[in-house]
Amino acid sequence: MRSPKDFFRPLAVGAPQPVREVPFRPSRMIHFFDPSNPKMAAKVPDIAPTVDVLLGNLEDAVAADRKEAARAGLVEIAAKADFGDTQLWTRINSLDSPWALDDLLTLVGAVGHKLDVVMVPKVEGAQDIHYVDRLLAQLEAKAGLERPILVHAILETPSGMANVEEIAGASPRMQGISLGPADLAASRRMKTTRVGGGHPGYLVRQDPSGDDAPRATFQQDLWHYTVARMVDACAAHGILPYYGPFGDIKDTLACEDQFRNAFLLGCVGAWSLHPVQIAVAKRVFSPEPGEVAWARRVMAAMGDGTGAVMIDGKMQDDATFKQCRVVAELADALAARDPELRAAYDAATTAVLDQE
Ligand SMILES: CC(=O)SCCNC(=O)CCNC(=O)[C@H](O)C(C)(C)COP(=O)(O)OP(=O)(O)OC[C@H]1O[C@@H](n2cnc3c(N)ncnc32)[C@H](O)[C@@H]1OP(=O)(O)O
Ligand SMILES: CC(=O)C(=O)O
Ligand SMILES: [Mg+2]
Repeated sequence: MRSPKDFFRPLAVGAPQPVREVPFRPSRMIHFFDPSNPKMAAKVPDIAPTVDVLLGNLEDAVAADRKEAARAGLVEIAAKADFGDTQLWTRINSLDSPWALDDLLTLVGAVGHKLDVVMVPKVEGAQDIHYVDRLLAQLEAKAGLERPILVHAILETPSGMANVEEIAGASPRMQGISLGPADLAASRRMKTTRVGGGHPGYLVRQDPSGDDAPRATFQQDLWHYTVARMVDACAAHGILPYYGPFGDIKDTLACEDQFRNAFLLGCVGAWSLHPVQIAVAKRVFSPEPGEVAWARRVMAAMGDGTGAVMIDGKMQDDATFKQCRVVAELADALAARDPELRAAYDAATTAVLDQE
């Protein structure tokens, strides 16, 4: 472990200064595409302005014989395009694969100045982040980059789960963590073949009432513990938690429910694997206008945020002021990027304040 005094020191001579705080940039949806797939690559210019993050995927879902084409495709796309406010991320291959080293060497050297975040799959512990951290510093120095590339870990191994806190705090580069429900299910030997989402067999049943009346069952959230633990680890280290993928592309309703559970628990975004999931993530991870108006109203009524007041029969105090600030600050950050959302938030706020 590095001494706290050295934590923010660059890990290579000439590498950029690490960030002191993870910049909060909207990342409601991390949109995955395979840069070796010509149809998907052709859609990138149209999709880019509609998403917060565009991610060129090099790992799973890219066939082994397309790995090099995907890497080269991403270099070409990143070099040509100007994505404006949309962030560009990549998911490299896992560190034990034959491709991960070349992924980093090629991408940072060729288009490191365009890359915001490198997503690292199958992270087992802080040692994986330390390895990527030092290598990135060397490559950034070599490429003359002026800002550091941040690192995002996927939580998809039992060791990763056991070490999630140390992973979250392993480097000032750590930007966030996503749940990887497919690999995590496989490596935990969970008996679900779904990519995220619930399962009808994971339920609780109503108590018997003494007669033969049917007993209602209630499906439970298979991912609750994992997501909650990930959120705590991220919040404790000032980095951002994300729900990962939802594989049932056609079931946008269940996708929305799963994303909303994650949003309510503290996640800031989720992955979109298909264009239909972009609007779902946008809707879920943008607070509702009524909620934003309420948060702003409470904050206005609370002044300096101390004391206790009653609003519409509900007690408000220092803690609820902070809850409202979370919602209001998120709304402001999203509104700065999204004029439609800004108009909806402002209209709802005006309507609420006019009623007073
Ligand atoms: C467990 C994990 O690791 S999850 C992360 C890894 N997985 C991924 O990244 C998967 C990414 N998504 C995909 O590969 C695809 O969306 C699939 C395989 C799920 C479905 O693909 P298709 O069967 O082609 O879906 P569909 O026919 O509905 O696609 C409609 C159009 O959208 C395009 N499209 C589909 N997904 C995407 C995408 N993610 N980005 C851009 N365009 C896309 C298709 O190429 C197709 O184009 P066309 O109209 O020119 O033919
Ligand atoms: C997200 C991912 O990689 C997984 O679920 O395995
Ligand atoms: Mg995976």
